[in-house]
Amino acid sequence: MQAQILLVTYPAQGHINPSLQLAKLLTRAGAHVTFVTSSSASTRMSKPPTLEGLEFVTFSDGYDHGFKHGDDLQNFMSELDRLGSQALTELIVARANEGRPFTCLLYGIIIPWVAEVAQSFHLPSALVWSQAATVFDIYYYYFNGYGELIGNKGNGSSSSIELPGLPLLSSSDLPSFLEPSKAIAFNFVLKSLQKQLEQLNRESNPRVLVNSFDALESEALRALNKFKLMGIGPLLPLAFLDGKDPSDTSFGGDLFRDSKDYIQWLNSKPESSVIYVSFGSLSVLSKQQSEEIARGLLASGRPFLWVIRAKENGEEEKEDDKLSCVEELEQQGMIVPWCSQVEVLSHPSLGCFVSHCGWNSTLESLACGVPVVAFPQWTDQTTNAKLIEDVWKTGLRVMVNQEGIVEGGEIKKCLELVMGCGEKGQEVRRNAKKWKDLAREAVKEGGSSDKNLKNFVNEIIQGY
Ligand SMILES: O=c1ccn([C@@H]2O[C@H](COP(=O)(O)OP(=O)(O)O[C@H]3O[C@H](CO)[C@@H](O)[C@H](O)[C@H]3O)[C@@H](O)[C@H]2O)c(=O)[nH]1
Repeated sequence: MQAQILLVTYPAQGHINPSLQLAKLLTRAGAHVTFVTSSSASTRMSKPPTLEGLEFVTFSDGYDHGFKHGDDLQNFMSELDRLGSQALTELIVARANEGRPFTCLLYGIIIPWVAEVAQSFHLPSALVWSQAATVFDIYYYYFNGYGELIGNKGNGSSSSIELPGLPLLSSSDLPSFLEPSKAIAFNFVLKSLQKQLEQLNRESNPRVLVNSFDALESEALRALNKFKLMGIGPLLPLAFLDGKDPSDTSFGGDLFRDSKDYIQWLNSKPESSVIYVSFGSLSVLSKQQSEEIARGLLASGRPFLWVIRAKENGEEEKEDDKLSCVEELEQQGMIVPWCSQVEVLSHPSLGCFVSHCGWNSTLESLACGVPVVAFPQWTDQTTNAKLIEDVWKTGLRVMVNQEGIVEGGEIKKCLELVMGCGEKGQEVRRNAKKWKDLAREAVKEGGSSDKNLKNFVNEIIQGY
């Protein structure tokens, strides 16, 4: 019997990319996948993903022209909940009427309404956790007995916090939503995470598919007895992992178009010489911070490829937004509005990734063996930066000044340490190579992630 899987994803690139890759692997394992997300994501895609065995369905979330920086996130999420629940219910009923009922529902982070719909139809479901297992555990501990302890650290206490199965954490390593000052503004996000954990708690056999792999987070994946966390990652196009399928070169649903001039530019640079700078698909840096990055890059004297996303959804580009030293920057490096990041990270000219440490970027840097200058902004990125610097030792984290800005001199210093010939540079390059090999091991036939995913599909087919 063919498994009919319904996969529902929050409409942001950091969630859509790994979910599309998961959908691809599930179809390869013989399942049929209906991939559902909302219009605010699909309107920004250059084209909807096409793949045999995959059906791509969207519903209107009320933001059909796209969600833009500055829109009310809380209102967006409640509309997503209301309209999404309706659309999903109709889809499940329609499929049952057609004689092709869904056998399992997979859902991503911060969309707890999906599990509610699944429960109302008694459909087996599993959570697809598209962040680190370590971050899952921290949230679990926060809502289950360690809230006060973690909350106090979030207040800036200097002592370390010890949580079972996790490395020692300081206040700046915790997901930023747990900082009391942010916990108020992002209370609705925390509430929705809490709801998802409670839903899982109520299930007799709660399953969580994690975009990570056993060797990378062995203790964090096993830290909680209550849940079965299965490492099934890194979820990256296969051409960049084991070369087994050279045709699988993109996630398939890129939200932005890009011209490929930068690949030609990278081709002209010496091996391991280029700095790649990107802050993912959501973060918007202040003008002051961007100027400091520009100063640091120029002072490094090295070539760089810097992604500065263009304004979206009709927002105007102001004269004030322009960097003061564009000409100098363009002589030394290249600025692009978007690129195929996995292609860039696997290019031999790459020497270092200045990254906001979104989980996908973190995994992509590990899988491509590229050392990192960790420049976290918010949410889970602070925890990912800690793992990069202290646990996997593949990079260095920048220090912010008292105004919360990372100065150009600090950026130059970190770049020198990571790319230079000193002990630190050698250490991070050695470790980057080690994790690249282990990531490939995990996804190859018979590797830990490959086995975990195949076992999961078999369980669905047998009806768990
Ligand atoms: O020019 C670019 C820049 C990014 N990407 C891709 O976009 C994705 C970005 O994902 P991620 O690095 O996780 O960053 P965000 O888009 O910021 O992701 C959000 O979602 C992630 C998963 O929940 C969280 O870990 C992050 O903190 C959160 O900001 C990655 O697959 C990149 O390869 C490109 O292809 N081209």
